[in-house]
Amino acid sequence: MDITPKAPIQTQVDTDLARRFPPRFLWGAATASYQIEGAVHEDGRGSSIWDDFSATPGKVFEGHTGEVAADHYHRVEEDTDLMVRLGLSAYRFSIAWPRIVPEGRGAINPAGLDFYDRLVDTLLEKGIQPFATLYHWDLPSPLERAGGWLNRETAYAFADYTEIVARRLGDRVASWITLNEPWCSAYLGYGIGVHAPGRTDRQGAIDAAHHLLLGHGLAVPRLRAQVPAGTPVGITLIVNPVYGADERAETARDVKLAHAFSNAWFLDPIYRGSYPEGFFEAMALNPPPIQEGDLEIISAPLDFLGVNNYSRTLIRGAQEQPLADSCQAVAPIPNACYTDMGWEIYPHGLRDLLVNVARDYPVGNIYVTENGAAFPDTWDGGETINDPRRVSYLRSYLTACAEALEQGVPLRGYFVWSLMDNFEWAEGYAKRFGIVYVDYSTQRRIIKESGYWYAELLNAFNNNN
Ligand SMILES: N#[N+]C[C@@H]1[C@@H](O)[C@H](O)[C@@H](O)[C@@H]2O[C@H]12
Repeated sequence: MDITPKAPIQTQVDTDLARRFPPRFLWGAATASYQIEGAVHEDGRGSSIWDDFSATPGKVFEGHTGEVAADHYHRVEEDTDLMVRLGLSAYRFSIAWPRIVPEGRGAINPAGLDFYDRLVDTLLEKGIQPFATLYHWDLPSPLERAGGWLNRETAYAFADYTEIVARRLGDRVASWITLNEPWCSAYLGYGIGVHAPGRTDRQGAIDAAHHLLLGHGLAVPRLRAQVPAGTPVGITLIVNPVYGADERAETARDVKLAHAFSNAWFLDPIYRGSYPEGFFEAMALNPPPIQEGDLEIISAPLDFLGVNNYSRTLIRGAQEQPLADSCQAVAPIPNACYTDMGWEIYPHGLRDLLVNVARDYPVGNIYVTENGAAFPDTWDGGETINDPRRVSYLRSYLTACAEALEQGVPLRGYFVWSLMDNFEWAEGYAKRFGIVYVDYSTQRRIIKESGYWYAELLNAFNNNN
């Protein structure tokens, strides 16, 4: 496929932007197993909570499921060729636990390991560093039937699964991420039920979060025991910078609480070995069932923090509802721009959060492991899809990354979300985040203008280094 763009996309601003990133900065794209693979009944894969959730009427937009998704399971060669054409130096993917241990515990499925073996080898053959996420929300269904992340035992099952994967792939995976956005797994999945497994118990979210964190902490040493010394191990958190909309005292109070709810709830136990002071009381909930030694396990030293960021939270004081519900509900902001997800485009938020997290927590290195935007892309059968708003979004957020670097943030890489359009959880296929368009009726991939733009930026970066 000819990658040459049909019209000049880059500007001098972009050439200058590329120069602001240091040598050896990693440029990638990210995906997740349930969102792109499909083949949910093939080669011994077991069921996951997202198979169950998407099969439940009313849970996912128009009943969409990940049954086929972007059919990546059958298109590794084609999709890794696409990554080469885009000039990626790294690719972040997730491993489907139900492919590896279909029951969640016990018998291993060799065909599942074989698939990721082939994927990792293909990436390496094509000069792309594999970044593997061990858990991106597709919990094996049998574990959920036993309580899922409400059950402490699931944390131990996750550590066992981690060892199985690391033993097979550990010699070739460049970096490991234990969990993706445990905040979403806990709060969206167990607290308000808009994600799998669809439970609606805010105390359950607190308890599930603790067991997710425990699973992370138990997995770290199991991983390190199976991989070459020095292989970076980290976790990916959604980090949402919180701002006050006015100077009122109640606004300042709620900004603090919203930061605890959105960010410190996970950052503090991982990097400080304790939950934020007063957090559970502010949520009008009980602490989780913490056992002796848990927080030492959870705060196992890491080599990097993966930051996912898309927008910000703006707090207007005196939240009437319990904190957790109102933090997401902020009135529209005059003159703001929004993505198709209804999220405000606020690139300064990424700069600010990178500076603040690097200042406030001993994170070592940082990667932006997800950043991107959904827009209502349409394809007219032509050679590309014009998505100038996504180009503008990426340019502005990458400028924010450059500003953070210039303030000394140890940012080592950036992964655009996403490589290709995919199953956007409860929104199904209605939301397109890819820099590559997927025509789901044919599974044809069409590079969008933003894909060409990203490729040219990476090319300019490579020409400078
Ligand atoms: N929504 N949205 C887009 C994106 C989602 O598709 C990813 O799976 C998550 O890690 C994170 O929420 C961000």
